Amino acid sequence: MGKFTYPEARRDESVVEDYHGTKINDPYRWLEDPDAEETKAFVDAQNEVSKPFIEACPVREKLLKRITEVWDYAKYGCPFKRGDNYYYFHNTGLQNQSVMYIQDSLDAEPRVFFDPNKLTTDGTISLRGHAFSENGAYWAYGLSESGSDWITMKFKKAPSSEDMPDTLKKVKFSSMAWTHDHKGIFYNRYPDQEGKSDGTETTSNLHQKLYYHRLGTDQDQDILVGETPDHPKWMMGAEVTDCGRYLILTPREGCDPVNRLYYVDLEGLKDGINGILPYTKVVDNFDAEYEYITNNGTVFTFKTNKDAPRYKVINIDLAKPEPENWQTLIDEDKSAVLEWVGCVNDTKLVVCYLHDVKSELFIYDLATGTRETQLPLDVGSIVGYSGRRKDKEIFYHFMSFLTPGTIYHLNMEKTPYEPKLFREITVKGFDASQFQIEQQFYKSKDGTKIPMFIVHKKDLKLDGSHPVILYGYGGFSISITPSFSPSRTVFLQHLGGVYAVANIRGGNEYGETWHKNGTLGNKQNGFDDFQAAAEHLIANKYTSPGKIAINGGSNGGLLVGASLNQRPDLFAAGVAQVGVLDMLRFHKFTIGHAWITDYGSSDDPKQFQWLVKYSPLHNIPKDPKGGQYPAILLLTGDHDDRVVPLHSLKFIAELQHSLGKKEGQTNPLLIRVDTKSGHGAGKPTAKVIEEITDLYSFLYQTIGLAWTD
Ligand SMILES: O=C([C@@H]1CCCN1C(=O)CCn1c(=O)c(-c2ccccc2)nc2ccccc21)N1CCCC1
Repeated sequence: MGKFTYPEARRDESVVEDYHGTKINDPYRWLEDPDAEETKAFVDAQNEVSKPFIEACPVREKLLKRITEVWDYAKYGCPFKRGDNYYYFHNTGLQNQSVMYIQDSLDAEPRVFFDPNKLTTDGTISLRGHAFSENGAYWAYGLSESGSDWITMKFKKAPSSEDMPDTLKKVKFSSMAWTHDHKGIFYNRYPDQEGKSDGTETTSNLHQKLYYHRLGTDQDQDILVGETPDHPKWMMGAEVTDCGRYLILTPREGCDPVNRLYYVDLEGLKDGINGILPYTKVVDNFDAEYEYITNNGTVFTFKTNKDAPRYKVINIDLAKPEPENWQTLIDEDKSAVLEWVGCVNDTKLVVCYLHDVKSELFIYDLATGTRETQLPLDVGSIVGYSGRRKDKEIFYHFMSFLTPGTIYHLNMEKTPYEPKLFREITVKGFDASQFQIEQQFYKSKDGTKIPMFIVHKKDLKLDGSHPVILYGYGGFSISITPSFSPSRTVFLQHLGGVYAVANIRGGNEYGETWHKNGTLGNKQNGFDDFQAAAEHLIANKYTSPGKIAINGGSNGGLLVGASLNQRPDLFAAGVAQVGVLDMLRFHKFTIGHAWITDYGSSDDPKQFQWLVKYSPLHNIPKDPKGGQYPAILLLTGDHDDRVVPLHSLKFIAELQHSLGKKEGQTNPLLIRVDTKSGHGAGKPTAKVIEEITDLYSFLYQTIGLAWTD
């Protein structure tokens, strides 16, 4: 393919940062100002190079049509009971946002309760967080614009769905916890800051506070009930217990699975909620995580990783809260990770484990902690659940690479437990029997056994000829479990592709040890795992170096950037979506400071040494092994205030400067910056389909894909 003429971007060689004695140039520092005319011009110029290349794909229209077709299937979420009604989310297929329905009973005629599609013509306002009051009479909900993390909280009456005037602004990363008198709600808010708060700003999010909003009042009358002025990074989760008596407070200072544990006896407040709450500290350190499940009086049940990296369930009696009195209810299982627990029907626990990256579902007895039943499940993931302590039934949503979705209904009153098939989600024209899933284990550089899922058409000839998309994440205790993607079926069916997911270290696949072994000074382990996955696929003749593309988003975008830098000989192409790419400065913007728990910070001399060694922006190979740098496409959005676009802008500028003019660099080095688009949550279907079409169009031209009908 022809060489590319990339936009000239000013290099300001005067910007030099001294990190503990090491001087690091930052010539594109000016790209950190999203409002500068120069930055806007840079973005436009970059889109003018990437858009024509992507649109030059000879089958782009075919891809768009086929991806739209396979996407167009009815999607449902688990029903959930609130008050006397059932609610569920549904998308007919191509609606930009799912619609919330209400039913008087499971087989009654559904009615629309809330349709976010009515709020815009382009679907860029999405629902982000919601909570019914205990009696189901009020509904609090968050609206996000253009994919920003900022939400506006609004209220409706239920079941009428009549709007209420209450409006809460400057809300972000917020709990929504109603008091059981239905009179108000605890939520989190940031102080007013100078400048914008619309998701295009990069201002650091600090000093989050906890407020109580009384229905029918203005936000400026809200009661400040919790703040941590001495700890600007702390964020205070709030939850009202099943019984309504206690408020559980869980301060966090980053993304690690650790929190402090405070509580307030709301019935002990002689003057009600009228100021900073008098909370009692049960755990006042960040040694472990404590997630509230339920309580009987002062005996509280928590999911925790305290002395249990694969998690366990404990009871803490607030009447004697010292650790020596804590009781283990469900001990750590050495062969599986305890992922979540729900109390249902007053006396039972629904417990979900992850066993070799596959979900397993059990019913336990709350009083004794004994396992009663395992619910039958295929190989795959539980992606949805509903059922509260006061419910007598549960719903759970199963999905796998080849199962678009199956929702089960279980009546907890009837034993032996018999889950009923409630809803089978189908994709017309998709025949799962044409494909096969394998889970393989391969050794990483240090000998660690790493799981990988490989999905492809049946009877694939292992002759090294197949294009591969290798996907990974590897951080923040996030496990990448089997899920159904309609667009992936297009890659498998029409582009003869093999899709692989490597469960690299940094996730939660094998608990907190697995997470820790992919973070901080061990972050390179995850990159090694990912590169070893590619080598495994080549050694086993699925593919060859010229046909492997890697893909990841967010922390997975870092994985792609670092892997292309480290092994340009191994990969033909990479697509990094909303990636963290400037590891020396990530903590300065929006919520980036919360990621120091996984990455460390360049403000610390030891941690700087870790970061400077793999930071994508700072490790672009001068003379890439294999002759040239792989084809790379960076994707980001102008309202991404989770991972601000400056990461991608600086990285592409440096790549084009360092390699773009070299004779042998014929692979494209591109970025596509979308508008009214954020980190990903709530992205309208139309934008999702466009983005995936562009991704495949890019790969079609860079790893030599061929279309077969
Ligand atoms: O986005 C991320 C990392 C990993 C996943 C979560 N994450 C975050 O940054 C999550 C941000 N975040 C939240 O979103 C919420 C929250 C609370 C209530 C309701 C909704 C949200 N609470 C938080 C509490 C402490 C720290 C971060 C928090 N990254 C982007 C790139 C690197 C890491």
